[in-house]
Amino acid sequence: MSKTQIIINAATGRMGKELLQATVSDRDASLAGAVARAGHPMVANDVAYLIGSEPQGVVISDSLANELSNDKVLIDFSLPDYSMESIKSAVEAGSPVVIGTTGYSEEQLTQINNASKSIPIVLAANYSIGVNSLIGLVKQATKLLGDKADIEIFEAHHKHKKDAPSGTALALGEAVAEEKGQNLNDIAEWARHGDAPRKEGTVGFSVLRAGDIVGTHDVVFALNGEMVTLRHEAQSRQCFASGAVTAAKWLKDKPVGLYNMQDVLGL
Ligand SMILES: NC(=O)C1=CN([C@@H]2O[C@H](COP(=O)(O)OP(=O)(O)OC[C@H]3O[C@@H](n4cnc5c(N)ncnc54)[C@H](OP(=O)(O)O)[C@@H]3O)[C@@H](O)[C@H]2O)C=CC1
Ligand SMILES: O=C(O)C1=N[C@H](C(=O)O)C[C@H](O)C1
Repeated sequence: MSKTQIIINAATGRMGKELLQATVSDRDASLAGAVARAGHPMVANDVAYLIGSEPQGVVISDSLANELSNDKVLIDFSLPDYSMESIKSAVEAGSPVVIGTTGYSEEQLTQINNASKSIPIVLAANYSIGVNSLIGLVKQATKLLGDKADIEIFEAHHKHKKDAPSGTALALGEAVAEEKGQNLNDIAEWARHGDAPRKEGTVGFSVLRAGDIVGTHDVVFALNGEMVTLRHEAQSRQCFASGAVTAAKWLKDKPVGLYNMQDVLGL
C-alpha cells in the first residue's frame, strides 16, 4: 500500500509542529509539504528547523496553492478565517482535507458542508481517541441520568487559546442535547454572572484559560447528594496530532463527503 502524502498547513503553530512530528514518525505517511504565513522567518527552511530532526528534504512554503494536488491530503489546524481560504484552495485542487481548526461561525460551517460536496473532508473538534470515546460515554450517561441530573460542562486550556467554549466542549454539549432530543442552543447556559440561579434542564458551560494547560474537559452529572464526573485530560498534543494523521490516511481514498472522527475510528 502506498504511503499517504500529507501537507501540513500552519506548520509553525503549536499543532502545526506536532503534526509535522506525527507525520514524519508514521511509517504509512510521508510529509509532502509544509506551509507557513508569507513572511514568516521559517519560510524556505527545511521543516527540520521546526521539529529538531535530521533534514527531511521538505522546505517550508508560503503558498498553499502551489503545494496542493488531489493525491495529497491537507491537514489544517489554524484559525477560522485563514482555514476557510485554505479549504477554498483545497476545493480548487481537489485535495482531501482533515480539519482540526475550531471556532467557526455557523456560516463558515455551512461553507465547509458545501465544500464537502466537492472533496472528502474530516471535520472534528478533537482528534484524540479518548475524547471520541468520551462522547459515547456522555451519551450513555445522559441516557441514564439526563432527566434527573444537572449537567454542566467545564473546560480548561492554555492562555493563548482564542475560541471559547472549546470546540470539544461544544461537541460534548451537542452529544448531551442529541441524547435529550433537544437543540444545544435552546438548553445551553453559556455564562453566569450576578443574580443567575440555575435554570432547570439547562446545560451550563464554564471556561478556564491559564498557563500552558493542553486541554481538560469535564462533563458533570449532579444529583442530590452524589455526582458523576466524566473527564478527559490531554497530557500532550500528541494525541490530537496522531489522530489527525490517522484521519488523513483513512480519508485518502474516500468519496467526497463530510466525515467526523467517530467515522474514522468506527465508533
Ligand atoms: N481538533 C483538534 O484535535 C485540535 C484542534 N485545535 C485547534 O487548532 C487550531 C490551532 O491551534 P494552535 O496550533 O494551538 O494555534 P496556534 O496559534 O499555535 O497556530 C495557529 C497557526 O495558524 C497560522 N495562521 C493564522 N492565520 C494565518 C494566516 N492568515 N495566514 C497564514 N497562517 C495563519 C498561524 O501562523 P502565525 O503564527 O504566523 O500567525 C499559526 O501557525 C485552533 O483552532 C485549536 O482550537 C488544537 C488542538 C487539537
Ligand atoms: O486550542 C486547543 O489547544 C485545543 N482545541 C481543541 C478544542 O477547541 O476543543 C481541542 C483541544 O482541546 C485543544
